[in-house]
Amino acid sequence: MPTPTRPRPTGEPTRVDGVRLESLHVIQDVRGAGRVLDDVSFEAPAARLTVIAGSSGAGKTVLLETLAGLRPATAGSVRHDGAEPLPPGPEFGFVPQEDVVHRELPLRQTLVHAGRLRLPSGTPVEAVAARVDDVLAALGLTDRAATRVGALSGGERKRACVAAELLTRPRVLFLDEPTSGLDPVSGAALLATLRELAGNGTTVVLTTHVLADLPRCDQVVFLAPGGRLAYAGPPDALRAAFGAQTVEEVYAAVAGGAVAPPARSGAGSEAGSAAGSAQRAVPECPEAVAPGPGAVRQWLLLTRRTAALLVRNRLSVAVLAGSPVMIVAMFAVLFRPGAFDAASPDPGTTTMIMFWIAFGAFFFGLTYGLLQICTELPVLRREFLAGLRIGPYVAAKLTTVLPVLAVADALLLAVLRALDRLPAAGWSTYGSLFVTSVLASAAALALGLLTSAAVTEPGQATLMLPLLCFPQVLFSGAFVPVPRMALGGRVISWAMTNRWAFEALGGAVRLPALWRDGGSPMGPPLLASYGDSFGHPAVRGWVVLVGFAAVFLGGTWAVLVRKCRSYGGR
Ligand SMILES: Nc1ncnc2c1ncn2[C@@H]1O[C@H](COP(=O)(O)OP(=O)(O)OP(=O)(O)O)[C@@H](O)[C@H]1O
Repeated sequence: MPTPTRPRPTGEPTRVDGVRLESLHVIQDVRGAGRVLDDVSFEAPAARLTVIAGSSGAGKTVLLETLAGLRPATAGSVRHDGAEPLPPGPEFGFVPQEDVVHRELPLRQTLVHAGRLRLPSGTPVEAVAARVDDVLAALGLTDRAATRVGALSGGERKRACVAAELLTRPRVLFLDEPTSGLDPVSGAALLATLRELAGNGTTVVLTTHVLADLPRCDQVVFLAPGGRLAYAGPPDALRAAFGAQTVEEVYAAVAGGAVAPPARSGAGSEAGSAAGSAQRAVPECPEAVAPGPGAVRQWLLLTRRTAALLVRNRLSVAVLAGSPVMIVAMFAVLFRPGAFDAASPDPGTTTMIMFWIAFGAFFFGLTYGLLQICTELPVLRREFLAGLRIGPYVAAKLTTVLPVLAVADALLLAVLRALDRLPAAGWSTYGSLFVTSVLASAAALALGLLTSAAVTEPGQATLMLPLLCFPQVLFSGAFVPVPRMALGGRVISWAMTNRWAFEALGGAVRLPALWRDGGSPMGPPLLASYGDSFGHPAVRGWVVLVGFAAVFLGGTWAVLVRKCRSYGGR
C-alpha cells in the first residue's frame, strides 16, 4: 500500500469565512427508532474542527445530518450563522459514509467531471482544471491524479471524496466517519488535512469511532446512548470531566449513564450563549454565489461522463459487447436458414425468429439499464444536494445508452439477414424491423432504469432480471397466441412490451401472408391461432412502446427525486 503523503501547500491557500453552527435543544424522533436525539444543545464554532463521538447507535449520524440541515429537527432548531440553514449549495460540503466519487475513471478526470457539474456556469475548462490541480495538491493527491479511483487506497479514496467537496471552497464541511476503516497513519493524515482546512477558515464537523481522532480536534461532542449530550468541550478536558484515566473509561462511563456537569463540559454554557445569540443574531445575507450549470448543460456534461464511465467499466463493456454476440451465435446454431423462403416457408421457425428478435432487443435494453443507477446512487444523492437535477440525469442515461443499443439491434438484424435467418426484403421492411427493435430496447432500457432506481443495491437489481424477463416471455403471445390465452393472460399481455414488439415485427415481415400463401400445411392453422395479432400497422406497436418508455422514465424520475429528497431520512 502506498504511504499516505502529507498535503503539500499550494501557494497561498484562500481563506474562507467559516459557518458557526448551533444545535439548540434538538430533539429528533425517527419512525421505527423512537427518540434518537434528546435535547442536544452545543455550538460548533466557525473555523474549528468538531468531532462527534459516542457508542454505536448513539445518534452521531442523525446529529450530523440534523446539524447539516439535511434532517429537520422534530423539536428545537439548528442555526447556521444564527439563521435557518440554507438549502445546500456550493458553500456546503458533505461526505457521507459511502464513497461519493465514481471508481472507474482516473482521479483527476473524476474531479474535473465533478468540478464542471458543481462550479458556476461559465467557468472556463482551464479554470476547472486549475482548481482540480490545486485541490489535489492541497490533499497530497497530485501523484495519484492519473490513478483510477477504484485503485486508490481507502484513505486516498476518502481524501478523493473530500477533494470533490473542496472544489467549491465550502465554508462548512460535514463528514460521516471519514476515518473508519483507515489504518492509523492514513487516519492521522486525513485528520491533519481536515485540521488544516479548519485552519483556513472552513468549519469542519465529523463523526468518529476512532479514539485517536479525539485529541486531534478542537472540540468533542460526546453522545450518550439515547441521544443525550454527555459532553461538549475541548478534548483535553474530556477525561477529567468524567474522572477517567483513559478515553475508553469515558466511553464506559457514558454507557453507564454518566454525563459531564454542564459548566465543565461547556455544553450548557455554550448552548446558553448559542440560544442567546440565536435570538440576537440578525440572519446574515448569504453571499451571492453564481449558479451552477443549467439543465441542458448538465445533460451534456452527464452524457459525456456516463459515456466515459460506460467504456471504463469492464462489466458494462462485457455486457454491452457480449449480449449481442451471444444472441446472434445462438440464433445461428438454433435456426436453419431459409425459414422465410416464400415457396416453402417454415412457419413455426418464422414465429420463433420474430419472438427472439423482440426478446433480444428487450434483453439488451434491460441488462444495459439494470446496473446504471443502483451502482452510483450515493454519488447521485450527493450531487443532487450540489444542484444536479434528476431530469437531465435520466435523459443522459437514455442518450448515452440508446445509441449503443441501436448499434446492437442493427448488427443483430444485419447478421441474421446475412445468415439467411431473415427474409430478402426491401429497406422499408428492414427500416420497420429496426425501428421496432430500437423502441423495444428503449422501453426495456427505461424499465431497467426504473428497476435500478427502485432497488437498494446492485445485487437486488441482478435478482430482478429473471423476474422481469419471465413474464415478457410467457405473455408475449409467441408461445401461447394472445387469442388463445385465458382472460387474465390477455390482460397481462397488454402490459408486456415484448408483446407489442413481437406483433410489430411479425407485421413488418408480413407473417400472415407468408403463412396463408406460402404453401406450408403449418401456415393456415398458425394463422387461425394467432388471429389478427400481426394485422395492425407497425405504428401502433411503436406508439405503445414509446408510451411504455415514457411511463418507465417518468417513474424513474419520480423514484429518484423521492430518494434524493429523502437524504437524511426526511
Ligand atoms: N432512517 C432511519 N430509519 C429508522 N431508524 C433510523 C434511521 N436513521 C437512524 N435510525 C436509528 O437511529 C439510531 C441512531 O442512528 P445513527 O446512525 O445516528 O447512529 P450512530 O451513532 O451514527 O451509529 P454508528 O456509529 O453505528 O454509525 C439507530 O438506532 C438507528 O437505527
